[in-house]
Amino acid sequence: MDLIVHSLYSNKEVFLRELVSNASDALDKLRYLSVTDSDLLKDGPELDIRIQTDKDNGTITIIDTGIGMTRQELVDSLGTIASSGTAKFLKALKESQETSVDSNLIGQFGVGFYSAFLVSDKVVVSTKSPKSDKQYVWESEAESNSYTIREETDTEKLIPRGTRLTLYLKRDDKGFAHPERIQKLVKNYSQFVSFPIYTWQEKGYTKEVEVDDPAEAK
Ligand SMILES: CCNC(=O)[C@H]1O[C@@H](n2cnc3c(N)nc(I)nc32)[C@H](O)[C@@H]1O
Repeated sequence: MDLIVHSLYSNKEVFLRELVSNASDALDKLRYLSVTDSDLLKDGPELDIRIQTDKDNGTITIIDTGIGMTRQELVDSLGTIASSGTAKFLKALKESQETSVDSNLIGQFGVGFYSAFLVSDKVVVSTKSPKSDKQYVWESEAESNSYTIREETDTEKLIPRGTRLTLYLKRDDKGFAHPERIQKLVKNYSQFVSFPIYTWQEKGYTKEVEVDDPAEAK
């Protein structure tokens, strides 16, 4: 994975394009399957991608209302780093005889997910498939080559269907947690995605109304 991640080091900002592309694929899958099984849309008809930035916590969250993954699919798709796409990508990397490859290459092998680790110390994927009644959380830290999977128990994080991916940005990449930066990246790289993409900045609570000491309110 390090080889993959560092081969893209030159153009870190591609991470957003890759993650939005995965979200778009998940929405495509749902849209296609729902043609013959409209039940798949029962938990929510909207097919969209939402990107939330939180500059206070240095995180970016990408939420899609796509098909989502069951626990097994989570293990198969994210758990097995040595996926076939990875092997093919590494082979192409070696054949390219260059240290940094054209950043479009990674997307062709379905390993764009790893580009999240270009800018993140930790990646958390919380996902709910219509095929399972539970939501599962896959979590991995950049330094460790391991991951954990558990049930989502935080009720605030429950989604009706799809995948919620949270990037805990590296110290030097906190700049990506600014909405204007994300909006520019979406315009540059993801303008042809066939689903609506919404961005919003997680607001800390701002005190809109200053209330004097309630005792005085009488
Ligand atoms: C090599 C890393 N594996 C992946 O990126 C796979 O994980 C799965 N994946 C990644 N982001 C996803 C996403 N947002 N929704 C769904 I459904 N599956 C996703 C897809 O099967 C990808 O091929």
